[in-house]
Amino acid sequence: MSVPRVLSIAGSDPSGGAGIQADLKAIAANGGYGMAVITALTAQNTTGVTGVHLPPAEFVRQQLDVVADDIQIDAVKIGMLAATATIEKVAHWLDDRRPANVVLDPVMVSTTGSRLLDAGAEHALRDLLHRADLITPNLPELAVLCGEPLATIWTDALKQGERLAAAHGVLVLVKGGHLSGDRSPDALVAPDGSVIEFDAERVETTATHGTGCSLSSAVATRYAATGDWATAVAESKAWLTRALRGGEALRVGRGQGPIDHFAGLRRDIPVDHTQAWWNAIAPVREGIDELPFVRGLADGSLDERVFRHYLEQDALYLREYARVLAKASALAPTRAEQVFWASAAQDCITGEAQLHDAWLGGEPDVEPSAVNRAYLAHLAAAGPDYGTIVAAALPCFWLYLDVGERLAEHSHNEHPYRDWLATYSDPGFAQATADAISWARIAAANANDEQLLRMATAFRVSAEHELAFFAQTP
Ligand SMILES: Nc1ncnc2c1ncn2[C@@H]1O[C@H](COP(=O)(O)OP(=O)(O)OP(=O)(O)O)[C@@H](O)[C@H]1O
Ligand SMILES: Cc1ncc(COP(=O)(O)O)c(N)n1
Repeated sequence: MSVPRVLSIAGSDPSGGAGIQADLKAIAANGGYGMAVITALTAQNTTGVTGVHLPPAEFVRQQLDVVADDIQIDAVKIGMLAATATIEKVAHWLDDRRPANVVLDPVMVSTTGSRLLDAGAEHALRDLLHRADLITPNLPELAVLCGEPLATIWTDALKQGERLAAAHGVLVLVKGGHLSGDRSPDALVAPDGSVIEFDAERVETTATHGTGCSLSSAVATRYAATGDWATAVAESKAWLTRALRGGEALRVGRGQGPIDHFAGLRRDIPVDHTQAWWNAIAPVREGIDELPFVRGLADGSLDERVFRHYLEQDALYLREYARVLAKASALAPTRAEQVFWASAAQDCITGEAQLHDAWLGGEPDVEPSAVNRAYLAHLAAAGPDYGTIVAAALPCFWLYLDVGERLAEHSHNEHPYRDWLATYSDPGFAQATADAISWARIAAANANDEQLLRMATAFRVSAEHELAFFAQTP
């Protein structure tokens, strides 16, 4: 069989961590096609459940039938059933349709302590157990189903599992998530008393919301694919441990967050490295905003001599910066990039000429400052690959536009530097900056770890040189 078609019969968790939402993610993450019949709507988030709303039990049956009439079901996972009437409808449906590979997670109470099963419905749930192939109670649920006190050590939990398996003629997955210690073992216990244990490290995390829902869905999916319970549990547990490790990084909610069902896929999903580089230079950006030069340019109080010095150095800089852009063009992997960087290089040379003609009154007779030389040396040394040159060149676009857009807001008819401020907010330059960022983003997405590190460093160091450049005085 290629893709197992797995039906989850469970409640909805709008925060996406448990219930139907977790089931569909777990089924997909484990290679299945997920379907969902909703038994209950909960109003919940990572901190708790504030309400439960049940559709009529007859409507649950209607959903079950309409799916089964049309689609081959390769496995069923049953979660929150909430009330006796719903449990009975599901029991009748199982008897009528006899779907294969039924995994029942006897959900009673949420991690956050809210009841997800009516107090009077435990008897009906017990009556459902023998209709499943595998049941997956956590330790409190195991104790309730056995009518015994909560097991606090693993050997007691296994004994309860044996009694429950024998009493109902069903395979039981005893789960150690609620124990303490540095391991989180699970065990498959059969009605004949045989036990297969699965050891796993306990992940130190607050993100455990929905682990039971997700595990039972994963096991149903992997069992449909492999036909072997031990393999299905071993594979699902390995997947779950990875998902637990990735949970906190999702930063979902203020309470017990969800696991990351797709933690294993994240590497294959393109990440915007340029945004991470930009975020990392926040202190540089704040530093630029606070410079007397930038403040003086904003309110018009800047000494003309300082402004002239900046323009002279900028002209010298642009001349050399154009060569760096030309180098990016020479190494560009696509024609579009080759054209983009060549055209940007040309714009720099034109820009330099304009500085002379319009602002400086001819060729200035000045030497590049030490700050200028240091920045240009960094740019000239960037490489050897295209991506690193692009990353080094990027802050000049991005920071200039960023500062410029804020400076332009200060402009007014009487502002002594208004013509200069207008150049900052030129739409053509904004477009060129957006293009440069997106080429850098693509280069980063194609880079290996070593190149990525070089790119990030080249970007950061250029940004620091930009700060020093704005900070120089005559
Ligand atoms: N911190 C953890 N580290 C590793 N595995 C864990 C951890 N917590 C739970 N597990 C595993 O998660 C699965 C679910 O176990 P648990 O006993 O927590 O069930 P549950 O209470 O039904 O889950 P939940 O109520 O959180 O949805 C088991 O395989 C268990 O071993
Ligand atoms: C709809 C629904 N189903 C099941 C659970 C149990 O999951 P957990 O024990 O992780 O809260 C839940 N919270 N919500």
